[in-house]
Amino acid sequence: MELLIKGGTVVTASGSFEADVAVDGGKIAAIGKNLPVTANQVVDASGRLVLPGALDAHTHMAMPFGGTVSADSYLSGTRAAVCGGVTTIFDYPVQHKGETILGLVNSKKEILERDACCDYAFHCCITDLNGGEILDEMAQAVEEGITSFKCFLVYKKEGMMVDDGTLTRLLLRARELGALINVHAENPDLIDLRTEMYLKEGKTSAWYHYMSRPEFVEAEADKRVVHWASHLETPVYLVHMADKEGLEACIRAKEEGHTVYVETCPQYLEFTCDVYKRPDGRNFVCSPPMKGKESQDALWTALKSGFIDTVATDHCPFQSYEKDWGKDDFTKIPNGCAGVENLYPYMLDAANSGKISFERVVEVCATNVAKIFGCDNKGAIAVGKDADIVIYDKDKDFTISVKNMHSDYDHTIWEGKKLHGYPVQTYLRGKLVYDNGNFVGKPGMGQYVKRSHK
Ligand SMILES: NC(=O)NCCC(=O)O
Ligand SMILES: [Zn+2]
Ligand SMILES: [Zn+2]
Repeated sequence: MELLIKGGTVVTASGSFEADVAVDGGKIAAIGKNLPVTANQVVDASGRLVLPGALDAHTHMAMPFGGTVSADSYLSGTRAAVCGGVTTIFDYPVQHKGETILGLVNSKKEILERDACCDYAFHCCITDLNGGEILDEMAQAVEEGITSFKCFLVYKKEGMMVDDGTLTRLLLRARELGALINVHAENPDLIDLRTEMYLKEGKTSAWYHYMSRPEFVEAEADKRVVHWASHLETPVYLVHMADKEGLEACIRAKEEGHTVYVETCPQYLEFTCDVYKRPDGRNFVCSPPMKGKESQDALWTALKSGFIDTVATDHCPFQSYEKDWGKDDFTKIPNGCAGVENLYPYMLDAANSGKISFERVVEVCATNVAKIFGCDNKGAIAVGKDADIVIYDKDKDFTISVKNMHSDYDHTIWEGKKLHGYPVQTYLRGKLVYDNGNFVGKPGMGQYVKRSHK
């Protein structure tokens, strides 16, 4: 065996138990108490948790957006990922009008083959059907393991928005192909109307980013998406759910038997819209914005009771000088915040304090993501799966600061957040890539995850 992790507590989505984990050829080869094996490397995990690496289902690395490019490259973003226990990221390449999906994805693959420090998959963002050609090309993309696609119902002026007709066509095509459509749901016309109104009134601070797209603006679009998907009997995945009313519509649809997957993000679980009143409120500007306490409480309740399927980050950081473009005009603030290195530690801290169980954290950050998106070798500590493993010390205290992150951004909304418990090691297919504060992997170690479809 190449690696033996001895005496830890293995956490799966369905339970925890003391066991050794043996790894060979990058895969989990055996799990059991006092395994009678010899290994090249033996790691003592007694007193520690042994968790599957997380899969961050929602990241935007080096994304051209908001008049600039998001601050993490594929190298720095994936380096940060493994340092926070994420062993697979999903990136969202955005199609430019007229571009083919596979051309776009292949150009990203080239960069990632050289730079990736963790494994990677793609949800391709479709902005234009190219007269129907993209609907045909989707079949080939699915064969190549890109089994999910994304629609933005907003970002009209950025050229990324699709209308309801396009969404419907994509849902129908996904149903034929056994693929999944991910949707960013907010109402673009309401946002435009309200933005114009506030700008006219001279209301330009970050608070009006929230006021131009409050709860009902997201809820309207959430409900529209749930309505279309349910009506067409097509599964759908709502990204970055932040509002109570939309969440309730998803829960009702689930209870009626529809396949509506819900993702939320740590920032919505931690912060409320009050952050936009702070002098540095612009740093928290993302879309959808943080909402009120009622929505936040509803998210936690749904997370505990199983109605939220995944927690992912929407990692899309920008530098301070770029956020500063919107000091006097919230419409000029590039939308997005950092998170990929904080996802697992934040959720595990919530488990450590008893807010949620460790098993549930594993489920929403790893197992469900792998199942929903067809990463058949990922997402669990189980024989035959990739040995993507995180060793977690429940007693290690950690305070998040831009200084101890492994990204390229210069500030973080998580600055000063105290966590009780922290990952101490991350293994990517059996290879140590993070060790007690240090990245010890190599760019190019990450591999493309070819996904299966329904
Ligand atoms: N979320 C955000 O503010 N920026 C990234 C793009 C998106 O996911 O909407
Ligand atoms: Zn979005
Ligand atoms: Zn996003």
